[in-house]
Amino acid sequence: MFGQTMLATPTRFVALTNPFRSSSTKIPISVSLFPEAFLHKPLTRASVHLRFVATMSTPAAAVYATITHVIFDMDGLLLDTEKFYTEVQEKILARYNKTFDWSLKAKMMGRKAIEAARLFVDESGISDSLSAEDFIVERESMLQGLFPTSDLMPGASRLLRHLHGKGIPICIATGTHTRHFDLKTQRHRELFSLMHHVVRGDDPEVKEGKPAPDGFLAASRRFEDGPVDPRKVLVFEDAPSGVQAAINAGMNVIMVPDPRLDKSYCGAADQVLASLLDFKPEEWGLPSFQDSHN
Ligand SMILES: O=P(O)(O)OC[C@@H](O)CO
Ligand SMILES: [Mg+2]
Repeated sequence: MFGQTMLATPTRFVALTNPFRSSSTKIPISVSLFPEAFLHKPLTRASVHLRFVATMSTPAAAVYATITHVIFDMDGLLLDTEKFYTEVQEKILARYNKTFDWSLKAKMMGRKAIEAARLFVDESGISDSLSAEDFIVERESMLQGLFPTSDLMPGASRLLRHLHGKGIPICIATGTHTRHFDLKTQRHRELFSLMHHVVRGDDPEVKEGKPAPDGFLAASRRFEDGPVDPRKVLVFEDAPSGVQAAINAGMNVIMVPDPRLDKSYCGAADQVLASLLDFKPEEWGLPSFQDSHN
């Protein structure tokens, strides 16, 4: 989604319409060419990718979309908690001499507990021995001791503090139930207090869990100036179901997947990052970091 890119020159403005604009492909274009060189050259794909320094301090144009609000997923994205689910599910399946693999994990991630549980017992072929409800009870008892030890994912604190410090409204939309949310975040209360609001999996407005858009739409409505135009919202997610939920909500979405997740699950997102540390806010029209993390 590209708009007009205005290039300021000492004498006049050059209005540059992105000639490659098309609804089907999003080509990251950061155009900053010397006005003189630019004005005497036909605009080709190669010239558009040439870098030049504008003679005035023109801020780098957003190359994806211009974002005003950010919604964060939590498990696996802000908190390193997906490993707890994996550890516990592997232990339960081992009792049935079965192994827990990433193709099943990819389907379960991000979903409401009961929906993930049904997938787990059905696809593992143990539903005759263990009901989805009993699996949840057993899993929860094993997770109780792990959740309070949850660590932040790399770059989570830096990004949240940066956006909050720049006055960008941020919130969370998670599939996690309230009772688990409190356990998982108990070591990070101050950081999570920067959120304008939190939508949890047991929220009354969340009729269906991810990949349904309910959580992200509810989150968008609760901002001061909500509901926010979904085209101006950026979602950060780690799970295929969460990415699809953001797309279903009409929002922009960056995926930060576990490296063990097969790449075939990562094609739907607008951008895929290895870590939040690799996020460049200016590519989304947001204030850039002052620190040079890299
Ligand atoms: O929506 P998130 O925060 O990833 O929570 C999902 C969690 O319920 C387990 O996958
Ligand atoms: Mg997640």
